[in-house]
Amino acid sequence: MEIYPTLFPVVAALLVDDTGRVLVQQRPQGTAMAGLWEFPGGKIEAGESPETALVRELAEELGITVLPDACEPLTFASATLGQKHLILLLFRCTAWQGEPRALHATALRWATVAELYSLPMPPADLPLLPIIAQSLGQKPVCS
Ligand SMILES: Nc1nc2c([nH]c(=O)n2[C@@H]2O[C@H](COP(=O)(O)OP(=O)(O)OP(=O)(O)O)[C@@H](O)[C@H]2O)c(=O)[nH]1
Repeated sequence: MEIYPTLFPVVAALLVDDTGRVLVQQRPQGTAMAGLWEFPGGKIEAGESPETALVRELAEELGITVLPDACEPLTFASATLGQKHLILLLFRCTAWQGEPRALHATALRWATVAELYSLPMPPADLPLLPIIAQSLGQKPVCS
């Protein structure tokens, strides 16, 4: 009998600034994948919609307020993560209130898509980069 992995739903935000750079944060020591750069977000808790989870995570992690209306689904990643199977829902957020602060992460960084390719990121994020580049009208980086 085939055993199917438990799905692990996570939301993340692509926050884009006026110059087309996107915000990434560095995972803190003591967490899985410490030191890697990721898009702000986190687990969808029981009883939450993806949009509700996104608003909560961005408030907790960055201290900013986004309205669900200012965030639209962009793409998703699907990848094995230990014993589970990660479903990472990436939303593009076009407006928010407040200046992002690293409330959970070790550091924040605004990066061009070309710079993202040179940052260590979780494996699940790598297939997202060409899609992000395309959505921002930037050229994907050939490896
Ligand atoms: N936020 C975020 N998580 C990602 C990305 N890519 C990726 O593989 N993940 C994985 O998705 C999972 C998110 O879970 P988490 O534990 O960080 O979420 P959380 O903020 O709810 O954590 P918490 O339990 O400390 O509250 C982690 O295993 C993380 O490595 C990404 O770009 N952004």
